[in-house]
Amino acid sequence: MPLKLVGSTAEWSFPVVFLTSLVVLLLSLLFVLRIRRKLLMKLPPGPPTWPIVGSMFTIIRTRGRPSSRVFTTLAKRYGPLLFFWIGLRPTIVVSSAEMAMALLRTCDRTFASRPKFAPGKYLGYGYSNVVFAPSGPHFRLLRKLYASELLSPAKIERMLPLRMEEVGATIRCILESVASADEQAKACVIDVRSLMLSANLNIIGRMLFSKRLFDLDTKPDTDVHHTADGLGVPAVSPRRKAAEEFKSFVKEATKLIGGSFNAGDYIPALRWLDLQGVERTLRQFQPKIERLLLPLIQEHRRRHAFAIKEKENSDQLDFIGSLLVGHSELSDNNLIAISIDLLVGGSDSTAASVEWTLAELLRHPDLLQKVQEELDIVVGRQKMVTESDISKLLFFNCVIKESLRLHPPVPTGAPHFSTSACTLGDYTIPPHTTAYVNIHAINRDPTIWADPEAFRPHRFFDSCFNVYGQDFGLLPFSSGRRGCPGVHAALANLKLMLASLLHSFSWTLPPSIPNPKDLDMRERVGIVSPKLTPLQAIVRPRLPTDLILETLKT
Ligand code: HEM
Repeated sequence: MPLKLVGSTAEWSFPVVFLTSLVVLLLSLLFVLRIRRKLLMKLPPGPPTWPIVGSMFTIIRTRGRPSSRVFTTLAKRYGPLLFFWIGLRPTIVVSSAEMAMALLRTCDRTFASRPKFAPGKYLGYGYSNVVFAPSGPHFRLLRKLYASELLSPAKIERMLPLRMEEVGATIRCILESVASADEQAKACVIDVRSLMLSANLNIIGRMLFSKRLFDLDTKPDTDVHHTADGLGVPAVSPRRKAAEEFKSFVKEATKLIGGSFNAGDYIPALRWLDLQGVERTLRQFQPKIERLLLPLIQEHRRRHAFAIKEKENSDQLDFIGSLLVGHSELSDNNLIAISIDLLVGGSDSTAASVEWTLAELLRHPDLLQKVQEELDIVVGRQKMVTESDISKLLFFNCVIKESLRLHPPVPTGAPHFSTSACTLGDYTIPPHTTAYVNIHAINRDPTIWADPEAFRPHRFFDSCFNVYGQDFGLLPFSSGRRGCPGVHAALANLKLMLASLLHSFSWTLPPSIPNPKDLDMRERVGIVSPKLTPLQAIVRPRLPTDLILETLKT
């Protein structure tokens, strides 16, 4: 029998009224339960929360702003340990060295897992690479492999010839661009981000598969975009289609991992609706990955069939080779997932760091001059930088630390996930909580760093802070069980590349930016944060070209 609502023109059937009341009742119950839990558990403070959606709207309203900046604003209001719900996921953000230490040292084991977000299902091939893997035996096996074999300091040291060759290829690429540019200018404009991404992908490609992924073709492309530099010289741009595919793969993957909001990750009941189309994009992305990586892996399987039998010395092998020899149980999908870990985790972040450091030096010509003077004293102008020079470059090393402090390329780290309840400070954190470390805020904490927003490398002259995760006031690579396993590779690649570029070339900003202080220093939204506007710079050879070319030959 239809039910007529008083004062309403609509006719509501009994089942609709019943179901609506049931949903309202359930939502209210859930809300009451949350409040009860809050009262019982003494949760940390945070923004207002609503049934079902939690604080999702507070976060969504700030889309377009980097999450590290949003979290910093919230931390100023609620304190260094922030608690809120995103949908049905309890979430915390730590924004002080003390809280980061509590999370990454005291509660390290509890928070050593990762939440199961959609990117891990597709890009991690069922959460099977390190970056997405939940804690457990598979994760521990892979981390052990990274720490003791693939990314150990000794292995990275043995890869010096590879680094030298790739730095040499980058320098040659710039020189060729200069040579093919305007005869009078003796300079060319380079798109620093694009070139560094190619160079780092080549380094990681060689570490993984002994294969350069890019041909750094320096001849001017017809499709090269001319910049507002006034010199009319082309930007350096690799041309090959395969290379471009790899680059867009890394960019897309980075965007999918950290830049796309997916409601289904926070309210599982909505997952099937795929409201933002994230799952669909991820699903479409998988064949692209396989087209790029599977042939490389299968070629390795064929090549190493003999080595597997003979247990070839893994020191001589690239990463995929050593995995095939030592761990033949790993499937093609496992190997694709590991390749993604390194290609995506290691290339964009290191490229972003080179870009930020050069941008800061271009904004501070006095500091740029000081770095180059130091290079001239320590290395001289008769030879090129070698890795043994790096530890003697005291000011240069301060510049690197200051750049990683002020512009951490992964500003909120990757999300951690707790497997049980734990205590942080005076508060109880429920199990299955997602946690972010606001590295950006910690590295700029005014109680630790004087004049924290300024780029002042000198502060590290008399400071014992290092970037390896022992000092919780400086965490560019995070710390603990989930701390970046690529820290040694990253620093080795970053330092040799930057020192060589600064030694070999003079650097200036394009005439379109007459005042260096006007250089746009905003960061891009995403898990990796390079400059919002890619850095373009004019380079001129600083060392005699003959000397560089002669050295690169040997
Ligand atoms: C300047 C360059 C780099 C920076 C600033 C950086 C920073 C980070 C940070 C902050 C994390 C998250 C740690 C956490 O969740 O607590 C991370 C994770 C990771 N990084 Fe790096 N990274 C860099 C380069 C590299 C390189 C070169 C590689 C590999 C060749 C690499 C591989 C990884 C992997 C596999 C993870 C996931 C670790 C896990 O989940 O256990 N990174 N990195």
